[in-house]
Amino acid sequence: MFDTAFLDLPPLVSARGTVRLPGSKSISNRVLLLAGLAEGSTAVHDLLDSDDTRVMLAALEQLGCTLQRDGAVLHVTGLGGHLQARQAQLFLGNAGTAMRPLTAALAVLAATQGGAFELSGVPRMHERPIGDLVDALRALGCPVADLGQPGYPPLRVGDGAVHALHTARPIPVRGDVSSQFLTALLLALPLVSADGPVVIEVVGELISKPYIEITLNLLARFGITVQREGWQRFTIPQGSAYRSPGSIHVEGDASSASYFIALGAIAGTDAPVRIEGVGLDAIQGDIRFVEAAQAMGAQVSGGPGWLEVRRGAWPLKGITLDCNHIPDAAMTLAVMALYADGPTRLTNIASWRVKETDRIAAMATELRQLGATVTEGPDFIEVQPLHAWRAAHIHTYDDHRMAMCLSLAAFNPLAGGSVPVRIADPKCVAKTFPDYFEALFSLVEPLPGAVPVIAVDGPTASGKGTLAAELAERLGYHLLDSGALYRAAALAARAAGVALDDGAGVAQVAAAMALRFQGQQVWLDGRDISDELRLETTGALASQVSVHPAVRQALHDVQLSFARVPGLVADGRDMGTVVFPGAALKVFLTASADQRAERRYKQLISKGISANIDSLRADIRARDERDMNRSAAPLKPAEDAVLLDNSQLGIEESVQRCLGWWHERRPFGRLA
Ligand SMILES: Nc1ncnc2c1ncn2[C@@H]1O[C@H](COP(=O)(O)OP(=O)(O)OP(=O)(O)O)[C@@H](O)[C@H]1O
Ligand SMILES: Nc1ccn([C@H]2C[C@H](O)[C@@H](COP(=O)(O)O)O2)c(=O)n1
Repeated sequence: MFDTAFLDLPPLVSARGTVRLPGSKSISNRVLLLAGLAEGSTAVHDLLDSDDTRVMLAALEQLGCTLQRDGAVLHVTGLGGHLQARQAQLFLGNAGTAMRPLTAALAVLAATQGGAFELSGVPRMHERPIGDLVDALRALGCPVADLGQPGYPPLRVGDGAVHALHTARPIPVRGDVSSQFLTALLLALPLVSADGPVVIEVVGELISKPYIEITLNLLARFGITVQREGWQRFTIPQGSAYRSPGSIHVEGDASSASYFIALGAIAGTDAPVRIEGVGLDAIQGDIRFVEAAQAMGAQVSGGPGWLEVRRGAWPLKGITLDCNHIPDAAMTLAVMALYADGPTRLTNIASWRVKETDRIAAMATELRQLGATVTEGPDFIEVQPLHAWRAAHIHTYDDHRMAMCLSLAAFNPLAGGSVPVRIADPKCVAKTFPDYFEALFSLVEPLPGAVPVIAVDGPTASGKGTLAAELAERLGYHLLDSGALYRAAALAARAAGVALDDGAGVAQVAAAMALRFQGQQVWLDGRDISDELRLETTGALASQVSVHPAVRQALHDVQLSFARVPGLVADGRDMGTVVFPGAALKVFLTASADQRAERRYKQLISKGISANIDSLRADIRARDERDMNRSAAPLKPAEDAVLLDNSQLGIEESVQRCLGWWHERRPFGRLA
């Protein structure tokens, strides 16, 4: 997951390959609650690991369910309908799929068995309506207290006493704000069906019906067959009881599939994008996004558990679509609309306004940032195709779908643009798809030359490695420690018995090295050389082999291969002058030889390695001398490098200076 303040996507031009989707959020949290209420143990396979499922799991544990992990399988031992904890304070983040069903289930359990539970979330959760569900629970006879603004979480359900519930008469619930209220009642009311059938009557037009289909489907898997009369009346048979199916598999997330279906439709030009984990047999309503994408021109094939998508019509075709049946996935259509031949109008999407954010307003605002013309109304959005793209800093409103949808704007070179896209707070995708950006990057190709590179060059012990690693961390970029390649080449040559002054021999060894990097660890031909690599003596050997043009040539392409989406920070001696002459920012980092010797001394001592400051100073001077005066790619600032003498600067100050220069060079305008 990219835990950075923002993530810059370079302009992208094509996509191909396979993505395996994480489990569906809707299914995961329903399955968890059902398994938590059922008697016995349920083995849950392919459960989504995300913010929303984590809050549900934490709540189940607080309520007394036993959770045991066995590799990718989670075993949930349920309550069998009997409260173990009589009181708890449950924090449910921004997970509507946890807040609504747990409110209903705990309200009926607390009322019938005696208990009191408080349910709260993040501030946005406290702005998301739950009043219609609360009204239905109160009509049933459950005590529910507003702990904040009436009609919104936080809530307290139950008052510790036992209450008789009015299950003999139909329980009304509104269906036109969120289908989760009906889902919540359907999941909870089997708990109170012992004395007779329980009837739920939907008031108003039910929205998002496919989500109710998922609920009914999963209830059936847990032994409860709800009788349905149209979409207005649902009857839970008398004596319904949750029976664990023993084992259950969570389908891949069909809403998450929408980003990769769109990816194939936009950028799957010479090969398809293959999606695994969800297929045409999916029980999730958002699988019908496939039809919408086809209407816009996508070529889709599929089977059980898989889809393949490639570009069909181009530009895409503008459409007008009632999106009530695919409320979440429909957001993706709004970004596909930028690549269409005419306007796209998405209607019947009023529910967008009460999701993680007001998604109609947020989508309109951010598409306009890109330069698009957008019209919005209470329950629709209309987007015009975009030709004059602007580099935009996309705000994501703590809404995972905003981040994932808007990432598709990075394909603007396919529609006349060539601008990067900045996604603010990329970690918001953790709600449903923590590795979304990693998955996206594994499939895409950038516009040639568009991967941004920051080059950090300078003499030994100036702090290049420290600075480069910090910059890479904060920008979410890859990191190239080019010195490590020269160090490894020197070690490989020595191990092979090749003299360090034999340029051709060392080059041959360097070209054949099998190097593997993982965090701080480095393996050379299967041998862990991490510690040996960092020795001062190894640095001196590296300095010797690096004078040979043939060695530098042998390592050239390896270094270039580090420049991958989303970007690279490279440190060394010739990053800005030779390897990445087109780097967007070149920093030449220096500090006085005395300072550097002192830093190196402290560095070695802190690692428990004995050192002598005078000999370190002499070594540093010798290394500077050799690195600066060799004929091949000598150490010197590139003409367009920014000089940074950090003799009197701390690490953070150096990082901030470089980030400041970086922001000046990026086309996004303001910093926040
Ligand atoms: N601005 C700074 N102020 C104080 N100490 C620093 C600063 N920058 C780096 N250091 C410290 O100096 C030491 C050397 O830094 P680092 O290893 O990053 O240098 P380097 O230039 O990459 O060296 P080499 O080229 O030998 O790999 C580290 O212990 C690091 O924490
Ligand atoms: N781009 C580079 C990187 C390193 N070298 C040589 C010269 C250095 O003295 C030696 C070790 O580098 P370090 O790990 O200390 O950064 O490798 C080079 O010539 N070009």
